[in-house]
Amino acid sequence: MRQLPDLRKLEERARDAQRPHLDDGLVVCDNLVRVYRTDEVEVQALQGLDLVVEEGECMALVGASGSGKSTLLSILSGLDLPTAGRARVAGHDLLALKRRERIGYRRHTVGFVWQQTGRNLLPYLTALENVALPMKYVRVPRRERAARAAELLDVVGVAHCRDRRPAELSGGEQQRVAVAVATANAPRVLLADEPTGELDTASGEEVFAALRRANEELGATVLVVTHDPLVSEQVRRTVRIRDGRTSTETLRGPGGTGAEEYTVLDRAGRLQLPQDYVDRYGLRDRVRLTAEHDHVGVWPNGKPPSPDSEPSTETEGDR
Ligand SMILES: Nc1ncnc2c1ncn2[C@@H]1O[C@H](COP(=O)(O)OP(=O)(O)OP(=O)(O)O)[C@@H](O)[C@H]1O
Repeated sequence: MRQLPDLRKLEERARDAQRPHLDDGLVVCDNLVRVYRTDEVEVQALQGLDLVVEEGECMALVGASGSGKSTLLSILSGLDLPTAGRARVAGHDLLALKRRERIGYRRHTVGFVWQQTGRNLLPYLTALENVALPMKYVRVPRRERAARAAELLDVVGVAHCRDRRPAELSGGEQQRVAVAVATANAPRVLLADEPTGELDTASGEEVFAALRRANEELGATVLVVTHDPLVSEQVRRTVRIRDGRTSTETLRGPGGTGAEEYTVLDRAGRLQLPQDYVDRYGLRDRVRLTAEHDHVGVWPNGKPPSPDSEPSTETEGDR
């Protein structure tokens, strides 16, 4: 006899069908929420974050300390689970992965580079052995492993380091080896959390160049969390996270030219006004919106809109 889906499954299906389809991106975060609860406190690290990253992008995520960047990366890397919302990477629903699928996802689909050089490499293995190790987990034949590892070290510019252990490498060399390790199993997405954070400018540039090559030559879509302007000013798109949500996006032309800043508008019509506008115009609690013929005006509470603007509804601010 055919088994019918239970009511809960049907409800889920109905809810899914009502959502607009956002799955055009390789990485899609939709209203992502992550709440950390400890005995006394509750921290809302992500508060309804939306983000779409197209396949082939090399983009930066920036934001003040505590804004939620590492939380987002932990979720995308499959290490952590969101409290609510949706996160899809290369067709994998990160909220629905079973234990085995999660292991497979972490081995094949994503690669990561952490800020602390010591977290990326095993100290008792040479650079070549470190790069070959992830391939062993997915059963690539030994000879192929060594050949591919050597090739990857060459791509990231540290072929000369192949037989050295991490302690015999500079911080920048270690991070470039880490990029090779992260790309060993040809992941669709490469995540890097402050990869140049502990390096001087010249080494930082070399590590960023390695990430760029992973993007351009190995076809990985790259997301870098960074405080380093060297990185954020050279990628085409930089997304700023504020209070657990994407707030602004800066788009640049080739070689980092002609930066234009946009404010992110989510599907519900919410946006975060830049803090300096809020301060400069004394915007608090609620604002008045006016529909002009080609733009929307935002007025502080109590200030009369100009006579030629059409009045609009008063809106709750600070949502
Ligand atoms: N395991 C945890 N338990 C409780 N709170 C946490 C945990 N991890 C992060 N947080 C809190 O969540 C918020 C976001 O932290 P997150 O590390 O994602 O920020 P961030 O933008 O990466 O900061 P930074 O730039 O300093 O690394 C912070 O308030 C942080 O204290």
